[in-house]
Amino acid sequence: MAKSILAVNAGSSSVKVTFYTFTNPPRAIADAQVSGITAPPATFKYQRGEFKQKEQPQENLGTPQDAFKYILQRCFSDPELSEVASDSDLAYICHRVVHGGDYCKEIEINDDTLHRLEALEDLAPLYVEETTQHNFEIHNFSALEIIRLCKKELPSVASITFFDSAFHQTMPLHVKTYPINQQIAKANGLRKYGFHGISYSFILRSVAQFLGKPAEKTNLIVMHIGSGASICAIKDGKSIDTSMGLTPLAGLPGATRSGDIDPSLVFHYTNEAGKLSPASTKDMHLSTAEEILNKESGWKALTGTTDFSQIAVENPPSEAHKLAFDILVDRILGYIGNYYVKLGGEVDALVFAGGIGEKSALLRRILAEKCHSLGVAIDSDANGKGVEEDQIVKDISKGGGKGPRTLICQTNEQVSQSQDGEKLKRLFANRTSAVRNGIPHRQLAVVISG
Ligand SMILES: Nc1ncnc2c1ncn2[C@@H]1O[C@H](COP(=O)(O)OP(=O)(O)O)[C@@H](O)[C@H]1O
Ligand SMILES: CC(=O)OP(=O)(O)O
Ligand SMILES: [Mg+2]
Repeated sequence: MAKSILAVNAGSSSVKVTFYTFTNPPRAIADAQVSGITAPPATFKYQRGEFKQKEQPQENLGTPQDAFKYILQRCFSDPELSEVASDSDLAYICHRVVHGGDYCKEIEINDDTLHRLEALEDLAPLYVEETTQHNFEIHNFSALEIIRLCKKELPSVASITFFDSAFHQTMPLHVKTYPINQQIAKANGLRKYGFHGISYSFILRSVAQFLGKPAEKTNLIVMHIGSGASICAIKDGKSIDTSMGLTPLAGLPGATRSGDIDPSLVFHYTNEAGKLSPASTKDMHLSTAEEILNKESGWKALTGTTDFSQIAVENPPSEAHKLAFDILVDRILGYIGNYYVKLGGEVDALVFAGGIGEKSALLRRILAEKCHSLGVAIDSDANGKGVEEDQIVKDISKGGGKGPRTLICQTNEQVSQSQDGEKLKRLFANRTSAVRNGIPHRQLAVVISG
């Protein structure tokens, strides 16, 4: 019987995977990631128990599929990772998919659901150049490419997709709704969806546990600041607002995304805005406007680098680097103020997460200083040291502060995927009875999907 579950998180600049035991609860056996895909050379990190490895692969890992293939090959060929030697050791693959449209929970991939995801049929397609069908595949592309690869290379292993947007279904109608013609909005699914929800649900659970409060009584302002960046207001354990919108382009700037701009800007930027971008492929149709605002903006446009560790430094190498840093601080502050007021000042903690939120002491310090009017104060030593490698939540607040506590949370989107979801709970329940009744795993997958 298969021994492991594989959870995959394809991000804007990285592919992160964790192998878990196929047990309830699952136990992590190995972690692997390729980061810096958009800022070569990429870095490969691997951890199995106490064994840790970090290297820069010779191979060109410029796409999420390259990175995923490389990771699988490295893990399958590790003789010490006996639980995962080939695909027959995998019970399920869990994939993080950014845009789930109106899907509220995870789904199992088959030809039909994959097609629905590819077209995201819940959201009526937009039209570019009259006839070209257009969809949200740009935001799901990395995950879908990996799902397609798994279907081809690991055909016997079932895939489940978890959606970033699902966590934000709780946002009130007046937050989700854009003030545009409502007939058109409804027909085309034009509303705020919000993303990074798999991360926010892990952070909520971890922080509530850390604070010793039930999640459903916890109020947080969480910043998930990575190559893609967003912020979320959580009231009584539910998302009440988040900075990303119809797509991840809205809200904060990111490595290559502009974040919020006046929507008419793009028509002054180029008169090709509505045309199909030359970067489009047979499988992915992208307008020039989307290409510019999603792929050619953000700190890459300002500084030439997508590596924020070169920007978040005490003495920036150029004025442009300083400007990129100041812009991010300014936009985050705007949301903190907004969400603090929406939460009626009842905020248990400000939480920093994501590659930048977890690693940049400078960003945390500057933001905390600028939030002093809210009673936020941090301990500079604790902030400077940051979160330990194996620590999930770290309190960096200064003792005796009047305002919300300030925490760092090392988010882990793979954990949420391995533990959440009705299908997996059923899977575990069925597995237990299947083991009792001697049903082999291949039949088990049929039982679950049927
Ligand atoms: N020490 C650091 N200081 C600031 N930023 C950092 C540091 N280390 C990594 N980063 C940034 O973290 C980002 C990656 O974050 P992550 O959340 O893993 O991204 P994604 O999931 O979007 O691929 C990159 O932009 C990288 O430059
Ligand atoms: C939605 C998004 O931008 O995801 P990530 O930050 O993982 O790239
Ligand atoms: Mg990410």
